[in-house]
Amino acid sequence: MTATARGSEFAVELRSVSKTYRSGPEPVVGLDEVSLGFPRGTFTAIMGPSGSGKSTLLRAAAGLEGIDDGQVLVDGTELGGLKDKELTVLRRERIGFVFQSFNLLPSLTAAQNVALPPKLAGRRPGKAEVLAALASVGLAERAGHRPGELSGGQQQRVAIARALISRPAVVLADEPTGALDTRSGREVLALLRGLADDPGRAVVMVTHDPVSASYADRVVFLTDGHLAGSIDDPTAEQVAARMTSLEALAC
Ligand SMILES: Nc1ncnc2c1ncn2[C@@H]1O[C@H](COP(=O)(O)OP(=O)(O)OP(=O)(O)O)[C@@H](O)[C@H]1O
Repeated sequence: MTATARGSEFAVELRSVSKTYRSGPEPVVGLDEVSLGFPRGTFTAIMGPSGSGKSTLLRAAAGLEGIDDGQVLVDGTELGGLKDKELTVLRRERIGFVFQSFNLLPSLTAAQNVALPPKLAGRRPGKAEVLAALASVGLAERAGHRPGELSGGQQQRVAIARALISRPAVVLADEPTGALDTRSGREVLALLRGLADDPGRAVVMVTHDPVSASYADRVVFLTDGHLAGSIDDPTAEQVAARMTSLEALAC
């Protein structure tokens, strides 16, 4: 990684990104010339009606979704210029992904789950490093517990620790509180909010919930694969009102 790459303003940037799904009888637009940067040290929420392209955007930002046109840059590196192996390494080292369903391995302890990404990369992390990652999500004392012995909120926090162990430039979260009760959800949101205090890192979250979105510095709205405006320092009420008008337009 060059100094220039590290120095880029955005942890992730989409430049005129388009993606059309062509697997069905009719082509379906996922993203249509979307240009959007996620500055370091910020927390952004992505919202929009169902089918507006939120998950496509997140997967494209993670290099998990091939795009038809445009460029995706992660930590200053353009994904389109990478070979498969290089993309895998960049994803492992620079991107942390948090899923709605946690995606922990049930037979492994919390510590073993957190240690998995570096192990897959051929590096055995030290015990102190794993415990520090778990401590950063408030779960150091649960290191030896398996996912089935943890609450949903605790499991999601383990998943966040697993995403953090490689010190990624960007954390991408797809409906991270969707499977949680309100209180656990709020804890996870506060945690994600705190991750964006790292000046080198951007946190990006897809959500349907205006209260969750209000934890972000900025909410970006999508409709039909297009950008449809944004709100800085949002309140839940502002976000809910904007969603209502976008959903009315989508009908
Ligand atoms: N693998 C796929 N094959 C075909 N069409 C797809 C595929 N994935 C997504 N789409 C379509 O692309 C559009 C955008 O989908 P996407 O999942 O990004 O929307 P979303 O805003 O995340 O929706 P939701 O809020 O319902 O999760 C939708 O019309 C969807 O049906």
